[in-house]
Amino acid sequence: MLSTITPSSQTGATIFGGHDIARPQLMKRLSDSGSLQQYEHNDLTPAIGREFPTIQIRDLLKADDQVFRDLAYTISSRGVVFLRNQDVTSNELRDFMLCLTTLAGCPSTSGLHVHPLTEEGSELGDQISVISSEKQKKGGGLTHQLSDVSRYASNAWHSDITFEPVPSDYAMLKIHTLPMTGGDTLWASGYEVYDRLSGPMREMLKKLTATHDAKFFLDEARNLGNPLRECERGSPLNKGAELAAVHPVIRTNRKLTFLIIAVTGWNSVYVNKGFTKRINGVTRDESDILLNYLFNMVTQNHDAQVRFRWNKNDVAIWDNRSTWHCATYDYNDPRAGDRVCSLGEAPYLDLQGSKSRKEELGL
Ligand SMILES: O=C(O)CCC(=O)C(=O)O
Ligand SMILES: [Fe+2]
Repeated sequence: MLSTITPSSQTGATIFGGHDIARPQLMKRLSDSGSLQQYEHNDLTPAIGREFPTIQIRDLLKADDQVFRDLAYTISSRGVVFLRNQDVTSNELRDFMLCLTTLAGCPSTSGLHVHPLTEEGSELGDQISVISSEKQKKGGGLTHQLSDVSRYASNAWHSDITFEPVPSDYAMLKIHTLPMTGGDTLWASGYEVYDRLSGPMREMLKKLTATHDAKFFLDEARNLGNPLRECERGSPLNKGAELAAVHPVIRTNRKLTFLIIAVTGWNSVYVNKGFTKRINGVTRDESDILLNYLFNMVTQNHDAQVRFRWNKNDVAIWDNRSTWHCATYDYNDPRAGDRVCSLGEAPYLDLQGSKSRKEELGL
């Protein structure tokens, strides 16, 4: 199993003309061979989410490459999958994530992300982000920024690390410490939001890019007393203190290049409330109107969302290219978990080869 993959694949990357970063390695379309059908599973809503109540990550780690590819396809097509009550260490989470992204065809230069706020020499290693209510209270986060007075819980909707030039393909969160009630997480489908746009609106948005920015992490690093991680954060393109990137407003899941075909090949809206500050090439007012409209499409369409109630040691794995998620800060007791985020390709819109999810599935 996974004989071709070792952690050194993160650092031993070859760069062709400096542009391998955006080139996935899979030479054919990922599709589902059906190897996961043997496991109990159920779709949580028509638009998004599948739960596998009995699968253990530790067993999957021994599975062959096709099982990982089927899982990658399932996550990318269903947006998010939930695995219950996992007996798995943080090292196993890391290994699992690396296998998943590599077998799903990520560029050879993409590894696991190092969050700019992760403390150097932290106990669990650079590639695990500790999600913790205690840290949230101290540091800020998307709804706790000191200068932010809005009380909308929906301010926390985001896709992970879109301020990086090479953002995340997949992410995985295990929650091990839970309040008695509360702390649910919501996900929403970017495919579904794209499907709800009119033809003329899609055509306009396809011509636009947006600037994503996480400068607020500079303040947060100061508040936490940790220096910002300016090193390579999992890709040669993700480094320094700029914490800003420009991406297309409509993104195809998995870049198409010479000989390469997509994971799903479906388009998604790729702006998020957490990090997207400006649609480029239009006036400030136009940008505000468009961004507010697109953010409202996420927050006001509860039939494009799934809300997950965690039990201890449950794991969620999602595709950050085509979903948003939102934590719920409605509890006082401690809540904590470990998150691993893998890096995919530089975001790309495939004008010729892409489809909408509903077009492809005939829905
Ligand atoms: O705490 C949560 O429920 C979600 C945190 C989050 O945004 C993440 O793990 O990427
Ligand atoms: Fe997140």
